[in-house]
Amino acid sequence: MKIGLIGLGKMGLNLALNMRDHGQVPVGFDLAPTNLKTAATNGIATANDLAALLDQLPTPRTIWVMVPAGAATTSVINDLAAHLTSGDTVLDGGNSFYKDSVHHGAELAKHGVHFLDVGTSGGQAGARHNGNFMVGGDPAVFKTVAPLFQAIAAPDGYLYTGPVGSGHYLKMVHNGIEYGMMASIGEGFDVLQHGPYDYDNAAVAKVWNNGSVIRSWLMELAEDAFDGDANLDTIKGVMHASGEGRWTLDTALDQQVATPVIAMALMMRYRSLSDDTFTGKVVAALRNEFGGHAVEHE
Ligand SMILES: O=C(CO)[C@H](O)[C@H](O)COP(=O)(O)O
Repeated sequence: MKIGLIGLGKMGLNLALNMRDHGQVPVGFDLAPTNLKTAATNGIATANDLAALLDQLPTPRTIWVMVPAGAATTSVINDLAAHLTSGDTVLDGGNSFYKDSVHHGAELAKHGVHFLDVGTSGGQAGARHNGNFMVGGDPAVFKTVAPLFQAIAAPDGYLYTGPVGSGHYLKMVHNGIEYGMMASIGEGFDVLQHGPYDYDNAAVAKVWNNGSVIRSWLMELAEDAFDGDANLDTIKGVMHASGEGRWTLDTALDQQVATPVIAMALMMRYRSLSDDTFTGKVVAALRNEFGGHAVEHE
């Protein structure tokens, strides 16, 4: 099918190439001229603005939005709401908060435009080959685009998840799990690093990837990272966060569901952003006050 693709960054370009390689016809648009140029160099048809993109699509039109979650996605959806007509379909493949997706779906519905919220997993590699997609929305609308997912997903790598919001809700929880799994892998290697034995991290990740209980894509990625930098000496342990872990935790707290692993993983990310903490200063000062215990000075 011919599909408009808004956002030709790290994920969007790979998705366009994946679509093209599997019999689909993407036409891309991006606000950044360099992204447009890179897409064109890679043989993807492009449009210089939204109107030109929509002109190139047969009606009813199908448009996949692949831009950063939050303000950027909302801005694109609002533009689309103003330009699309009844019967068109918008898919949001970004990491949008599911309540935003419910709102986007309702706004587009006012114009008769269908909306599917598509949780997209597998990183840049998955966007390029064998993607993973969790799709919420009207089941009849999903059916019309199911061949697209069949074409670009891994075998059994897409799922219709229920009404609008359910795709991104599922992706949010997926990312919460991702936080916990990565934190656990990181902590395990930290204990090895500080232990009495001189392990080769890449060799450990490799052996764990071959038959062990904890073999996984994340462990394969750890193997790749250690292969390139045996003790990760060239990078700092600063762990940024885009928001999905926090949304999972906020949601769990609302539901009074205990998710200590995800909570701690999120807090460790925040902790990693500071070299020192006021908490630490206060505890050190209190130990000093009551017990005369040593404090360290700047
Ligand atoms: O969706 C993803 C992987 O599944 C993204 O890479 C995600 O944005 C990473 O989140 P964070 O920056 O919070 O680690």
